[in-house]
Amino acid sequence: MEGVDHLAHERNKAQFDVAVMKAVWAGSRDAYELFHRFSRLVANDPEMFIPAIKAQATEEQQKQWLPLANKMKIIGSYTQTELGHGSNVRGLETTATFDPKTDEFVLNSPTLTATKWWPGGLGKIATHALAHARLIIDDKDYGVHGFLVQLRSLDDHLTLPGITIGDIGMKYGSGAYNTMDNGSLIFDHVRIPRNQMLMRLSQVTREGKYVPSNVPRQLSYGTMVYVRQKIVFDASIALSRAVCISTRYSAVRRQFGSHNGSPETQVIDYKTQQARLFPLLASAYAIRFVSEWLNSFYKDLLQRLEAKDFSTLPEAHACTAGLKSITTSVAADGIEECRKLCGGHGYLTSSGLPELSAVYIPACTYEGDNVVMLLQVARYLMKTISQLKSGNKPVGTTAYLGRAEQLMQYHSDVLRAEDWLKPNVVVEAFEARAARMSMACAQNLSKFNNPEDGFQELSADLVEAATAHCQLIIVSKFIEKLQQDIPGKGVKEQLGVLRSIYALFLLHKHIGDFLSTDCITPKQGYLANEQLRSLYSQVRPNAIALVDAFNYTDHFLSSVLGRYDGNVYPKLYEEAWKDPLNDTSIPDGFHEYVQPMLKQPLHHGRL
Ligand SMILES: CCCCC/C=C\C/C=C\C/C=C\C=C\C(=O)SCCNC(=O)CCNC(=O)[C@H](O)C(C)(C)COP(=O)(O)OP(=O)(O)OC[C@H]1O[C@@H](n2cnc3c(N)ncnc32)[C@H](O)[C@@H]1OP(=O)(O)O
Ligand SMILES: Cc1cc2nc3c(=O)[nH]c(=O)nc-3n(C[C@H](O)[C@H](O)[C@H](O)COP(=O)(O)OP(=O)(O)OC[C@H]3O[C@@H](n4cnc5c(N)ncnc54)[C@H](O)[C@@H]3O)c2cc1C
Repeated sequence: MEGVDHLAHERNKAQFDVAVMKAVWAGSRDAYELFHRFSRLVANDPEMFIPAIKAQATEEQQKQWLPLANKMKIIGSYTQTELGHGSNVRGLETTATFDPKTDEFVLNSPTLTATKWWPGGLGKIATHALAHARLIIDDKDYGVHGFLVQLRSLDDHLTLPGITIGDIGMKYGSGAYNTMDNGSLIFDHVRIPRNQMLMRLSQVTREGKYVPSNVPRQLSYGTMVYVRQKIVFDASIALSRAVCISTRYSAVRRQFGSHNGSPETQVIDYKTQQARLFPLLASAYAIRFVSEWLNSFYKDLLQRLEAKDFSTLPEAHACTAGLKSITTSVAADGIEECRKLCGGHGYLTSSGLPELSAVYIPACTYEGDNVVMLLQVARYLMKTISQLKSGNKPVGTTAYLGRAEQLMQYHSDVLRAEDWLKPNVVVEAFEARAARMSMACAQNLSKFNNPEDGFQELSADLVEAATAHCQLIIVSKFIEKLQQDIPGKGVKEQLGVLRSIYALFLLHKHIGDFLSTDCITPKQGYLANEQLRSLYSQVRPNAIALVDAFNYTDHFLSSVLGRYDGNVYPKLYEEAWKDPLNDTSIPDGFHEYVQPMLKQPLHHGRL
């Protein structure tokens, strides 16, 4: 019935101040809507083209180009990936050859695989590209640099001479990512003035002399680092949207369990449903908190870079790459699990989940393939361990590796299930697991004469060690978040339950790591699972309130299953009836194709 809150009985169970918990999620909806609304209109303008100009252009170049981009006088595309190379940026083939006679760069796509491929907005709408190309001077290759190239006339939007542009075609499913014109671009000896090479980091003089960067060359990757930390925030929103839908629907849906005419059981009360749903609820909160930490760490990096302090750049790269990888994988898999948690109706477009999944899952690929990103983390961990011998004391997110010797002797002293509720007990177990996995990789690497060969051979183990390291970061930041003052009746307690669910769910899921590294005993692993089940019972009465705290409107969720009022069945039916297929009783083509078959005479009882 309209106007009735079918979930009121659930909301009345809340044991904490929902209004305060909403503060945790403040800003989610508008940031997400802004990005996804805006970026569908104009490439990745707010996310990549403008940040890249800020990161790689001189002050003078910024003065020239940023006002145009900010006022939408030009529409830019971050044009890096090619048909043949995406992950391997140093393998890009597009060339930018300096012509001293005319003081220009000539951009060219020497091979088919040099075709720019995927850049958002490139296909139809972008007027300019921030094109990444190999800088060539006097036949010498100086590697990949950024160049601003006009692609289309600002008068009639037609492509300029030497520029061949197209859209790369439909993408995964009918998802909303098809509103993004990811494009292809071939340069055929396109000339641009020398001052359109972004020269903040390195320069080319009028005489054609290359002036290398006096800062780490990786700063040219800065836009990717910037977006990766934003993607972690994005992951918390995408996952929380799916969890909100599936939690509300799980409280509405009843199936089996009726006795003597009693209502059937709410599926949210099945332990299997809780064991699948509540870790995702906890993960949404965990990713939210680690994204807050990562954003503050990134802002600190920017301040340091301003002061030419590059000390935290390697850690910032490892954290943004690793957390981007872990959180997008959790969110993408979690959205799919939320679809399954809603049974058949989760597969309806009106559930909002197929669309959310189709739009979200490329996050595991763009801005750095998730495995390639974890290998970057592994590289950083192995380097950190290799420097221990020289007395280098790791700090920050690798500080625990400075206690590797001690952690190698660690054994959990958990005796009772409730011991797993102690933050220090959890952190020690996660630190020991991560340290032992990394140390084991380092030990095995040392057996190889060629470290690169070893790295390749052990890359699957290295990815697992990197995963353990990143999960330790997320668990630690959740714990640190709760060490802050958090107002509101019951809020901190509820977040404590979610923190324990997040950590113990990971421990249970990766129990093989904890046992094979001898950090815990099978009995202690059993006790962790016992405690997990008890935690699910504690979170159950607060589940609806915890997803209400996301503060998503029905419009934002665009899901019949996730409606605030839980009035699902009438709305499911109403929504289905909007489908054009239901405009007529007899389907198109019936008379031409089906009816003749039905009218065919039977021959000896057979058609
Ligand atoms: C609500 C808000 C919404 C937020 C937004 C959400 C989503 C929307 C955003 C985007 C989606 C739409 C568009 C997508 C755009 C794109 O995908 S743009 C293209 C992205 N492409 C990539 O990410 C490519 C990935 N590849 C790389 O980054 C590099 O090729 C790679 C790092 C893998 C290798 O680089 P390479 O130069 O070969 O380095 P090495 O592996 O040899 O390492 C050398 C040393 O450099 C260090 N290093 C590498 N990268 C960085 C870095 N970025 N910063 C700092 N340092 C770096 C590396 O650790 C090595 O150091 P040591 O020598 O070991 O000390
Ligand atoms: C929706 C979407 C939007 C995008 N938007 C843009 C954009 O605006 N601008 C832009 O420039 N690009 C964009 N991209 C491209 C994107 O950045 C690349 O696709 C991404 O970086 C992955 O690179 P790749 O395609 O070369 O994957 P590959 O690296 O070819 O991955 C293929 C497989 O190889 C594996 N692999 C690769 N290297 C290694 C290794 N060293 N060790 C182990 N395994 C490895 C990967 O793990 C993966 O399993 C977009 C992509 C998508 C899907």
